[in-house]
Amino acid sequence: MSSKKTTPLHVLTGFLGSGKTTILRALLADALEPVAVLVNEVGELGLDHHLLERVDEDVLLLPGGCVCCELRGDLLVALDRLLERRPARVVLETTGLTDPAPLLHAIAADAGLAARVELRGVIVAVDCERIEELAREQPEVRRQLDFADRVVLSKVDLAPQRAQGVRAWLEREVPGREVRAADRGRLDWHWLLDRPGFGLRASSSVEGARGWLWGPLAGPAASSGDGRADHGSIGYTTHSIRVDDAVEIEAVQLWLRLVTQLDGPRLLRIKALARCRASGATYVLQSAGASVSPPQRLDLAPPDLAGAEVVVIERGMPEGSIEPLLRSLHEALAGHAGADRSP
Ligand SMILES: Nc1nc2c(ncn2[C@@H]2O[C@H](COP(=O)(O)OP(=O)(O)OP(=O)(O)O)[C@@H](O)[C@H]2O)c(=O)[nH]1
Repeated sequence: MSSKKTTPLHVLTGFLGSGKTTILRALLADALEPVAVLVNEVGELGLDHHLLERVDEDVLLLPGGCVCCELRGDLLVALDRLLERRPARVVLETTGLTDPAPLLHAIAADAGLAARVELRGVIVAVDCERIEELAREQPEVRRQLDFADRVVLSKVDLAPQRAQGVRAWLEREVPGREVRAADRGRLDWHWLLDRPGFGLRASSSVEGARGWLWGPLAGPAASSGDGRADHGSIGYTTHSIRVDDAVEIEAVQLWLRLVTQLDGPRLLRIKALARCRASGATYVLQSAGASVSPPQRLDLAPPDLAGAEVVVIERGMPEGSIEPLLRSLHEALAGHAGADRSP
Protein backbone atom coordinates (compact mmCIF):
# COMPACT_ATOMS: atom_id res chain seq x y z
CA MET A 1 0.00 0.00 0.00
CA SER A 2 1.32 3.45 -0.92
CA SER A 3 2.21 5.90 1.87
CA LYS A 4 1.86 8.93 -0.45
CA LYS A 5 -0.94 11.36 0.34
CA THR A 6 -3.80 10.70 -2.00
CA THR A 7 -7.16 12.40 -2.34
CA PRO A 8 -10.28 10.26 -2.01
CA LEU A 9 -12.25 10.22 -5.26
CA HIS A 10 -15.89 9.15 -5.18
CA VAL A 11 -17.86 8.34 -8.32
CA LEU A 12 -21.54 9.20 -8.00
CA THR A 13 -23.62 7.67 -10.74
CA GLY A 14 -27.21 6.51 -11.37
CA PHE A 15 -29.62 6.82 -14.27
CA LEU A 16 -30.96 10.19 -15.51
CA GLY A 17 -33.08 11.82 -12.84
CA SER A 18 -32.23 9.25 -10.17
CA GLY A 19 -31.31 11.87 -7.56
CA LYS A 20 -27.53 12.35 -7.95
CA THR A 21 -27.57 16.15 -7.87
CA THR A 22 -29.96 16.15 -4.91
CA ILE A 23 -27.55 13.96 -2.94
CA LEU A 24 -24.60 16.11 -3.94
CA ARG A 25 -26.37 19.34 -3.04
CA ALA A 26 -27.14 18.00 0.43
CA LEU A 27 -23.56 16.84 0.80
CA LEU A 28 -22.17 20.25 -0.15
CA ALA A 29 -24.54 21.97 2.25
CA ASP A 30 -23.49 19.68 5.13
CA ALA A 31 -19.81 19.15 4.36
CA LEU A 32 -17.40 20.11 7.12
CA GLU A 33 -14.38 19.83 4.84
CA PRO A 34 -13.54 21.18 1.37
CA VAL A 35 -15.23 18.95 -1.20
CA ALA A 36 -14.44 19.54 -4.86
CA VAL A 37 -17.04 18.49 -7.38
CA LEU A 38 -16.88 17.61 -11.04
CA VAL A 39 -20.26 17.42 -12.71
CA ASN A 40 -20.56 15.76 -16.09
CA GLU A 41 -23.72 16.38 -18.11
CA VAL A 42 -24.99 14.96 -21.36
CA GLY A 43 -26.52 18.21 -22.58
CA GLU A 44 -24.49 21.02 -24.03
CA LEU A 45 -26.20 23.54 -21.77
CA GLY A 46 -24.77 22.75 -18.36
CA LEU A 47 -27.53 23.23 -15.80
CA ASP A 48 -26.55 20.99 -12.89
CA HIS A 49 -24.09 23.40 -11.28
CA HIS A 50 -26.99 25.85 -10.85
CA LEU A 51 -29.00 23.12 -9.17
CA LEU A 52 -26.16 22.56 -6.74
CA GLU A 53 -26.61 26.20 -5.76
CA ARG A 54 -22.90 26.55 -5.36
CA VAL A 55 -20.99 28.14 -8.18
CA ASP A 56 -17.35 28.52 -7.27
CA GLU A 57 -13.94 27.24 -8.26
CA ASP A 58 -14.44 23.96 -6.40
CA VAL A 59 -17.29 23.04 -8.72
CA LEU A 60 -16.33 22.23 -12.30
CA LEU A 61 -18.75 21.43 -15.03
CA LEU A 62 -18.12 19.13 -17.96
CA PRO A 63 -21.13 19.44 -20.27
CA GLY A 64 -21.80 18.15 -23.76
CA GLY A 65 -21.16 14.41 -23.51
CA CYS A 66 -20.22 11.49 -21.35
CA VAL A 67 -16.94 11.09 -19.48
CA CYS A 68 -17.05 7.37 -20.21
CA CYS A 69 -16.52 7.99 -23.92
CA GLU A 70 -16.23 11.28 -25.77
CA LEU A 71 -15.01 13.40 -22.85
CA ARG A 72 -12.45 11.11 -21.30
CA GLY A 73 -9.49 13.40 -22.08
CA ASP A 74 -11.36 16.40 -20.66
CA LEU A 75 -12.15 14.41 -17.52
CA LEU A 76 -8.49 13.84 -16.74
CA VAL A 77 -7.63 17.50 -17.30
CA ALA A 78 -10.55 18.65 -15.12
CA LEU A 79 -9.66 16.26 -12.28
CA ASP A 80 -6.12 17.52 -12.44
CA ARG A 81 -7.36 21.09 -12.11
CA LEU A 82 -9.52 20.27 -9.11
CA LEU A 83 -6.70 18.41 -7.37
CA GLU A 84 -4.53 21.52 -7.69
CA ARG A 85 -6.91 23.12 -5.19
CA ARG A 86 -6.04 20.44 -2.62
CA PRO A 87 -9.58 19.48 -1.61
CA ALA A 88 -10.19 16.96 1.17
CA ARG A 89 -12.05 14.81 -1.38
CA VAL A 90 -13.39 14.93 -4.91
CA VAL A 91 -16.82 13.76 -6.02
CA LEU A 92 -17.39 13.06 -9.69
CA GLU A 93 -21.06 13.14 -10.63
CA THR A 94 -21.39 11.27 -13.89
CA THR A 95 -24.14 11.66 -16.44
CA GLY A 96 -27.07 9.29 -16.06
CA LEU A 97 -25.91 7.43 -19.16
CA THR A 98 -22.39 6.69 -18.00
CA ASP A 99 -20.96 3.20 -18.11
CA PRO A 100 -18.63 3.11 -15.08
CA ALA A 101 -16.15 0.61 -16.55
CA PRO A 102 -14.37 2.80 -19.12
CA LEU A 103 -14.55 5.76 -16.77
CA LEU A 104 -12.83 3.91 -13.93
CA HIS A 105 -10.36 2.48 -16.36
CA ALA A 106 -9.47 5.93 -17.67
CA ILE A 107 -8.70 7.06 -14.13
CA ALA A 108 -6.79 3.91 -13.20
CA ALA A 109 -4.83 3.91 -16.45
CA ASP A 110 -3.56 7.47 -16.07
CA ALA A 111 -0.39 6.95 -14.06
CA GLY A 112 -0.15 10.59 -12.92
CA LEU A 113 -3.72 10.68 -11.69
CA ALA A 114 -3.71 7.20 -10.22
CA ALA A 115 -0.83 8.23 -7.98
CA ARG A 116 -2.78 11.20 -6.64
CA VAL A 117 -6.26 9.82 -6.07
CA GLU A 118 -7.63 6.92 -4.11
CA LEU A 119 -10.74 5.57 -5.76
CA ARG A 120 -13.17 5.22 -2.88
CA GLY A 121 -15.77 3.42 -4.87
CA VAL A 122 -18.92 3.84 -6.87
CA ILE A 123 -22.08 5.25 -5.34
CA VAL A 124 -25.25 4.58 -7.31
CA ALA A 125 -28.42 6.61 -6.83
CA VAL A 126 -31.55 4.54 -7.37
CA ASP A 127 -35.00 6.04 -7.91
CA CYS A 128 -37.25 3.86 -5.77
CA GLU A 129 -40.25 4.47 -7.99
CA ARG A 130 -38.64 3.58 -11.31
CA ILE A 131 -35.60 1.37 -10.81
CA GLU A 132 -37.12 -1.97 -11.79
CA GLU A 133 -38.66 -0.61 -14.98
CA LEU A 134 -35.45 1.28 -15.82
CA ALA A 135 -33.29 -1.78 -15.29
CA ARG A 136 -35.42 -3.65 -17.84
CA GLU A 137 -35.40 -0.87 -20.41
CA GLN A 138 -32.16 1.10 -20.08
CA PRO A 139 -28.93 -0.88 -20.44
CA GLU A 140 -26.81 1.62 -18.50
CA VAL A 141 -28.75 0.97 -15.31
CA ARG A 142 -27.59 -2.60 -15.04
CA ARG A 143 -23.99 -1.58 -15.72
CA GLN A 144 -24.12 1.06 -13.03
CA LEU A 145 -25.57 -1.37 -10.50
CA ASP A 146 -22.98 -3.98 -11.39
CA PHE A 147 -20.26 -1.51 -10.39
CA ALA A 148 -21.96 -0.18 -7.28
CA ASP A 149 -20.25 -0.32 -3.93
CA ARG A 150 -23.02 1.56 -2.21
CA VAL A 151 -26.56 2.15 -3.37
CA VAL A 152 -28.53 5.18 -2.23
CA LEU A 153 -32.30 4.89 -2.48
CA SER A 154 -33.90 8.18 -3.47
CA LYS A 155 -37.54 9.31 -3.61
CA VAL A 156 -38.49 6.96 -0.80
CA ASP A 157 -40.88 9.69 0.41
CA LEU A 158 -42.73 9.39 -2.93
CA ALA A 159 -43.03 5.61 -2.74
CA PRO A 160 -42.51 4.48 0.89
CA GLN A 161 -44.31 1.20 0.27
CA ARG A 162 -41.82 0.30 -2.48
CA ALA A 163 -38.58 0.73 -0.52
CA GLN A 164 -38.60 -2.72 1.05
CA GLY A 165 -39.37 -4.37 -2.29
CA VAL A 166 -36.58 -2.43 -4.01
CA ARG A 167 -34.11 -3.54 -1.34
CA ALA A 168 -35.12 -7.17 -1.92
CA TRP A 169 -34.90 -6.68 -5.69
CA LEU A 170 -31.38 -5.21 -5.36
CA GLU A 171 -30.30 -8.12 -3.19
CA ARG A 172 -31.49 -10.53 -5.89
CA GLU A 173 -30.05 -8.58 -8.84
CA VAL A 174 -26.77 -7.32 -7.38
CA PRO A 175 -26.25 -9.20 -4.12
CA GLY A 176 -24.05 -7.84 -1.38
CA ARG A 177 -24.32 -4.12 -2.09
CA GLU A 178 -24.69 -1.84 0.87
CA VAL A 179 -27.99 0.01 0.57
CA ARG A 180 -29.29 3.04 2.47
CA ALA A 181 -32.17 5.42 1.92
CA ALA A 182 -31.65 9.17 1.56
CA ASP A 183 -34.06 11.69 2.97
CA ARG A 184 -34.38 14.08 0.02
CA GLY A 185 -30.67 13.72 -0.60
CA ARG A 186 -29.52 13.59 3.02
CA LEU A 187 -27.94 10.53 4.58
CA ASP A 188 -25.09 9.41 6.78
CA TRP A 189 -22.05 10.92 5.05
CA HIS A 190 -19.66 8.80 7.06
CA TRP A 191 -21.27 5.67 5.64
CA LEU A 192 -21.24 7.12 2.15
CA LEU A 193 -17.76 8.57 1.97
CA ASP A 194 -15.42 7.49 4.71
CA ARG A 195 -15.43 3.76 4.23
CA PRO A 196 -13.18 2.32 1.52
CA GLY A 197 -14.83 1.25 -1.68
CA PHE A 198 -14.22 -1.60 -4.08
CA GLY A 199 -14.43 -3.87 -1.08
CA LEU A 200 -16.81 -6.27 -2.76
CA ARG A 201 -14.66 -7.22 -5.64
CA ALA A 202 -11.07 -6.25 -4.89
CA SER A 203 -8.72 -5.54 -2.08
CA SER A 204 -7.49 -2.01 -2.57
CA SER A 205 -8.07 1.19 -4.52
CA VAL A 206 -6.70 1.69 -8.01
CA GLU A 207 -4.66 -1.46 -8.39
CA GLY A 208 -7.52 -3.55 -7.12
CA ALA A 209 -9.95 -1.77 -9.39
CA ARG A 210 -7.80 -2.59 -12.38
CA GLY A 211 -8.26 -6.28 -11.71
CA TRP A 212 -12.03 -6.30 -11.69
CA LEU A 213 -12.40 -3.72 -14.45
CA TRP A 214 -10.81 -6.11 -16.84
CA GLY A 215 -12.61 -9.13 -15.59
CA PRO A 216 -15.64 -10.45 -17.49
CA LEU A 217 -18.29 -7.76 -17.91
CA ALA A 218 -21.94 -8.57 -17.67
CA GLY A 219 -24.96 -6.77 -19.05
CA PRO A 220 -26.35 -5.76 -22.40
CA ALA A 221 -24.30 -2.57 -22.72
CA ALA A 222 -20.90 -4.17 -22.27
CA SER A 223 -18.07 -1.97 -23.46
CA SER A 224 -15.89 -2.79 -26.40
CA GLY A 225 -12.49 -4.28 -25.64
CA ASP A 226 -10.65 -0.96 -25.68
CA GLY A 227 -12.81 0.37 -22.87
CA ARG A 228 -14.98 2.68 -24.97
CA ALA A 229 -18.65 2.74 -24.13
CA ASP A 230 -20.58 2.38 -27.31
CA HIS A 231 -23.31 4.91 -26.76
CA GLY A 232 -23.89 4.85 -30.51
CA SER A 233 -25.59 1.47 -30.45
CA ILE A 234 -27.92 2.47 -27.62
CA GLY A 235 -28.04 6.01 -28.90
CA TYR A 236 -29.51 9.02 -27.26
CA THR A 237 -29.98 12.51 -28.64
CA THR A 238 -29.91 15.82 -26.85
CA HIS A 239 -31.70 18.98 -27.96
CA SER A 240 -30.81 22.31 -26.39
CA ILE A 241 -33.06 25.33 -26.64
CA ARG A 242 -32.53 28.88 -25.42
CA VAL A 243 -34.97 31.75 -25.48
CA ASP A 244 -34.21 35.32 -24.47
CA ASP A 245 -37.57 36.29 -22.99
CA ALA A 246 -38.92 35.35 -19.58
CA VAL A 247 -41.61 32.67 -19.67
CA GLU A 248 -44.89 31.69 -18.05
CA ILE A 249 -43.82 28.92 -15.71
CA GLU A 250 -47.28 27.33 -15.67
CA ALA A 251 -47.33 27.08 -19.48
CA VAL A 252 -43.98 25.30 -19.59
CA GLN A 253 -44.93 23.01 -16.71
CA LEU A 254 -48.16 22.10 -18.51
CA TRP A 255 -46.20 21.37 -21.68
CA LEU A 256 -43.92 19.12 -19.65
CA ARG A 257 -46.88 17.21 -18.25
CA LEU A 258 -48.47 16.78 -21.66
CA VAL A 259 -45.41 15.60 -23.57
CA THR A 260 -44.27 13.21 -20.87
CA GLN A 261 -47.76 11.68 -20.75
CA LEU A 262 -47.46 11.03 -24.47
CA ASP A 263 -43.80 10.07 -24.81
CA GLY A 264 -42.50 9.49 -21.26
CA PRO A 265 -40.46 6.34 -21.89
CA ARG A 266 -38.61 7.92 -24.82
CA LEU A 267 -38.20 11.35 -23.25
CA LEU A 268 -35.48 10.23 -20.87
CA ARG A 269 -34.94 13.60 -19.26
CA ILE A 270 -36.06 17.19 -19.71
CA LYS A 271 -34.54 19.99 -17.64
CA ALA A 272 -35.28 23.68 -17.90
CA LEU A 273 -33.99 26.75 -16.14
CA ALA A 274 -36.53 29.48 -16.65
CA ARG A 275 -36.99 33.07 -15.59
CA CYS A 276 -40.58 33.70 -14.55
CA ARG A 277 -42.27 36.47 -16.49
CA ALA A 278 -44.48 37.50 -13.57
CA SER A 279 -42.03 37.47 -10.65
CA GLY A 280 -38.57 37.55 -12.23
CA ALA A 281 -37.59 34.53 -10.09
CA THR A 282 -35.75 31.59 -11.64
CA TYR A 283 -37.25 28.11 -11.59
CA VAL A 284 -36.06 24.63 -12.44
CA LEU A 285 -38.63 22.55 -14.31
CA GLN A 286 -37.84 18.92 -14.95
CA SER A 287 -39.02 15.45 -15.76
CA ALA A 288 -37.48 11.98 -15.76
CA GLY A 289 -39.43 9.64 -18.02
CA ALA A 290 -43.11 10.25 -17.29
CA SER A 291 -42.39 11.55 -13.80
CA VAL A 292 -42.63 15.36 -13.61
CA SER A 293 -41.18 17.22 -10.61
CA PRO A 294 -42.87 20.29 -9.14
CA PRO A 295 -41.26 23.60 -10.17
CA GLN A 296 -38.36 24.41 -7.87
CA ARG A 297 -37.40 28.02 -7.19
CA LEU A 298 -33.66 28.69 -7.22
CA ASP A 299 -32.24 30.97 -4.56
CA LEU A 300 -28.98 31.34 -6.43
CA ALA A 301 -30.13 32.18 -9.95
CA PRO A 302 -27.69 32.56 -12.82
CA PRO A 303 -27.39 36.34 -13.31
CA ASP A 304 -27.11 36.11 -17.09
CA LEU A 305 -30.35 34.16 -17.60
CA ALA A 306 -32.98 36.50 -19.07
CA GLY A 307 -35.25 33.82 -20.55
CA ALA A 308 -34.99 30.03 -20.46
CA GLU A 309 -32.61 27.19 -21.25
CA VAL A 310 -34.03 23.73 -21.88
CA VAL A 311 -32.33 20.40 -22.47
CA VAL A 312 -34.29 17.45 -23.87
CA ILE A 313 -32.60 14.03 -23.82
CA GLU A 314 -34.44 11.39 -25.79
CA ARG A 315 -33.85 7.89 -26.99
CA GLY A 316 -35.63 6.28 -29.88
CA MET A 317 -38.03 9.02 -30.92
CA PRO A 318 -38.81 8.93 -34.65
CA GLU A 319 -37.42 11.93 -36.50
CA GLY A 320 -40.90 12.99 -37.52
CA SER A 321 -41.88 13.39 -33.85
CA ILE A 322 -38.96 15.56 -32.76
CA GLU A 323 -39.70 18.58 -34.88
CA PRO A 324 -43.31 19.02 -33.65
CA LEU A 325 -42.18 18.35 -30.09
CA LEU A 326 -39.59 21.12 -30.24
CA ARG A 327 -42.04 23.43 -31.99
CA SER A 328 -44.57 22.89 -29.23
CA LEU A 329 -41.83 23.59 -26.69
CA HIS A 330 -41.08 26.92 -28.38
CA GLU A 331 -44.79 27.74 -28.26
CA ALA A 332 -44.98 26.88 -24.57
CA LEU A 333 -41.94 29.04 -23.89
CA ALA A 334 -43.70 31.84 -25.73
CA GLY A 335 -46.69 31.35 -23.42
CA HIS A 336 -49.07 29.17 -25.39
CA ALA A 337 -49.97 26.47 -22.89
CA GLY A 338 -51.08 23.10 -24.27
CA ALA A 339 -49.60 24.00 -27.64
CA ASP A 340 -50.61 21.73 -30.52
CA ARG A 341 -48.02 19.03 -31.26
CA SER A 342 -49.37 17.84 -34.56
CA PRO A 343 -46.93 18.29 -37.49
N1 LIG B 1 -39.59 13.93 -3.44
C1 LIG B 1 -38.33 13.67 -3.74
N2 LIG B 1 -37.82 14.16 -4.89
C2 LIG B 1 -36.51 13.86 -5.17
C3 LIG B 1 -35.69 13.09 -4.32
N3 LIG B 1 -34.47 12.99 -4.87
C4 LIG B 1 -34.53 13.66 -6.03
N4 LIG B 1 -35.75 14.21 -6.22
C5 LIG B 1 -36.23 15.01 -7.37
O1 LIG B 1 -36.05 14.25 -8.55
C6 LIG B 1 -35.67 15.08 -9.63
C7 LIG B 1 -34.35 14.59 -10.21
O2 LIG B 1 -33.37 14.66 -9.19
P1 LIG B 1 -31.85 15.04 -9.52
O3 LIG B 1 -31.13 15.05 -8.22
O4 LIG B 1 -31.77 16.25 -10.36
O5 LIG B 1 -31.46 13.78 -10.39
P2 LIG B 1 -30.06 13.53 -11.17
O6 LIG B 1 -29.76 12.10 -11.05
O7 LIG B 1 -29.01 14.47 -10.69
O8 LIG B 1 -30.47 13.92 -12.66
P3 LIG B 1 -29.46 14.04 -13.93
O9 LIG B 1 -28.25 14.79 -13.46
O10 LIG B 1 -30.23 14.79 -14.95
O11 LIG B 1 -29.15 12.67 -14.36
C8 LIG B 1 -35.59 16.50 -9.04
O12 LIG B 1 -36.80 17.18 -9.29
C9 LIG B 1 -35.41 16.26 -7.56
O13 LIG B 1 -35.89 17.33 -6.76
C10 LIG B 1 -36.27 12.59 -3.10
O14 LIG B 1 -35.65 11.87 -2.29
N5 LIG B 1 -37.59 12.91 -2.87
